[in-house]
Amino acid sequence: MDSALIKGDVGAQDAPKVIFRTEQITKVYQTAEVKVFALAGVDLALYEGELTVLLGPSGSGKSTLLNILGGLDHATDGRVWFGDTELTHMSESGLTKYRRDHVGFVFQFYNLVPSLTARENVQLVTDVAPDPMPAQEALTLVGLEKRMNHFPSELSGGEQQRVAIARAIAKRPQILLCDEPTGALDSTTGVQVLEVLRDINERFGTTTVVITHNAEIQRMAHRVIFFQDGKISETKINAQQLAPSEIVW
Ligand SMILES: Nc1ncnc2c1ncn2[C@@H]1O[C@H](COP(=O)(O)OP(=O)(O)OP(=O)(O)O)[C@@H](O)[C@H]1O
Repeated sequence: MDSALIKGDVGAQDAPKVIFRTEQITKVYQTAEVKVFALAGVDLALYEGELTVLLGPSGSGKSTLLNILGGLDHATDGRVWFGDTELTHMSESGLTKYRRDHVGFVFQFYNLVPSLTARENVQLVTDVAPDPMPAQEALTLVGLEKRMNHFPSELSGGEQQRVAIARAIAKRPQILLCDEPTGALDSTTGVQVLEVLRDINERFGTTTVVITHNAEIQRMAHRVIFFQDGKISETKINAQQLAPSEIVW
C-alpha cells in the first residue's frame, strides 16, 4: 500500500514524525563576477526512519542542501529545523554539538586516516561520542569483523567505504547523511555498500539521506526528491522498496 495513503489514515500518535523541515531556504554564493543560487527556495519535510534519495543534475543543489541539514553550513535565507530545534541561526559551537550528537556523514571518498587501522578509525568517533557502540560492533555490522586490524591501504574501495559507514554509525546517530556513497565504486561493490545502508536504516530506524547520480538507486528509497536548478522539481513516495541486490545498473 502506498505509504502516502497510510500517512493519511493513521491517528496523529502513529503519524511519521517530521525530522527535518525547511522553509524557503536559499543559498547564494557571491563571487567577484557572479551570484550563484545554489538553493533557490526549498521547502522540504523528511520523516523519521525513512530512507530518502536525492536525485538531480550536477550543480542542482543536492550537496548544498545536505550540508545545511547536517549543520556543516548555514542557509543564506529561510529556516531549517531538526525536530523542534531550529538550526537556522545556530552558533558554530551549537552546530558542532548538533553534528556530534545526532549526525553521521558518509562521503564519496572515504576520508579515513591512512595511518590508523579500521578499528582505530572508528574509535576516533567512539572516543568522543556520548553513547557509542564499541568499534568492533560497528565494524561487525558492516561485515568487516575480520578486517578490523587492517589499514585503509589494505582494503578495497568498498571495504573502505564500509569502514567509513561503521565510523558514521558507531555513535548511534539519528541521521545518516550520505553524499554519493557509491560514486567511486563499481556496481557490485556499490550494491554491497547500499545493502549496509539499508540494513542500518531497517535495524536502527536511522533516518538516512542518500545523494546519488544513479537514478536506479531511487528504487530502494521510501522517498525520492528530485532537484533542478536549486529547487525541488518533484517528490515521489515509493509504495515498495527494492533490495539493493534487486537493482541493476
Ligand atoms: N563554495 C562555493 N562557491 C561558489 N559556488 C558554489 C560553492 N559550492 C557550490 N557552489 C555552486 O552551487 C551550485 C550547487 O552545488 P551543489 O554542489 O550543491 O550541487 P550538486 O547537485 O550537489 O552537484 P553534484 O551532483 O555535481 O555534486 C553549483 O552551481 C555549484 O557550482
